[in-house]
Amino acid sequence: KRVGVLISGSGTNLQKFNSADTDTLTLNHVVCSLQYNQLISKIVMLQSLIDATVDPSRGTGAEIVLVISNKAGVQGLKRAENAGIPTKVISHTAFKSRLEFDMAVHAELVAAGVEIVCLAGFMRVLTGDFVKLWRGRLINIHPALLPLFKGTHAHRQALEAGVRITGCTAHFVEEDVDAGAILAQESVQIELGDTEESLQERVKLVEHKVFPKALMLVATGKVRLDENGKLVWTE
Ligand SMILES: Nc1nc2ccc(CNc3ccc(C(=O)NCCCC(=O)O)cc3)cc2c(=O)[nH]1
Ligand SMILES: N[C@@H]1O[C@H](COP(=O)(O)O)[C@@H](O)[C@H]1O
Repeated sequence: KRVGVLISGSGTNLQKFNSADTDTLTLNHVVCSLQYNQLISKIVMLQSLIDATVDPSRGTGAEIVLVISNKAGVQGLKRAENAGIPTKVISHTAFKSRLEFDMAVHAELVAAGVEIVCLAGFMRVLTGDFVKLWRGRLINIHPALLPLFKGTHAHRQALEAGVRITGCTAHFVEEDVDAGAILAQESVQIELGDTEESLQERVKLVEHKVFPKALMLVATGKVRLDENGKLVWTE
């Protein structure tokens, strides 16, 4: 399946989808500084990502063919370029309405033959018209255990609520923000003294497992969305 990824920022989720060899290089570079057990877990995680997305024999067939950012000069665009993935910047400030911006994004996705759209740190709320065009083929990763802590600043909400466990959620995108059917979740322990930054870093490691897993479920047709917005498992 041809996949398009919408980003607004660093794009670590994008990176882990495609896990280009830059990751392997990073791993080699990092080897000298990591404790042995951390090294093993990094290799395991990296290996599972490479297997999940790059290895064609796994029949996953999800290939990222286009990355669109609504902001220029963000790290995510460099990651895509390093991985040889075509990129586009479509600035929302260049359009008179939210709908016109969304339709410009839609046109580029269609032109690239995209079949599944992933939101990876994309920070613009999409119109119902766009969602209608991509419903069932549009997924997002949220840095909390939905339905808890919807919207922006999920980590801040979790820390302020004093919960001891948080996590991340991959879900189908519906017009109602962060309310679509849940594809995959994984929990993350909140440690004493955690800040938004330390928590975000720990949750992102898990996002990089959960999002490729959710993408594979949709790309292989194991899961689909029914007309009532409910998940249907086809196995
Ligand atoms: N319709 C629909 N669209 C989305 C767009 C992005 C994300 C990613 N997570 C996001 C969740 C919330 C926001 C948000 O409230 N941002 C502040 C307003 C920014 C703006 O002016 O647009 C952005 C992204 C999820 C959704 C979704 O669940 N449904
Ligand atoms: N949607 C949320 O926005 C952040 C983007 O991170 P990155 O993928 O740009 O590094 C991630 O925490 C993701 O859950």
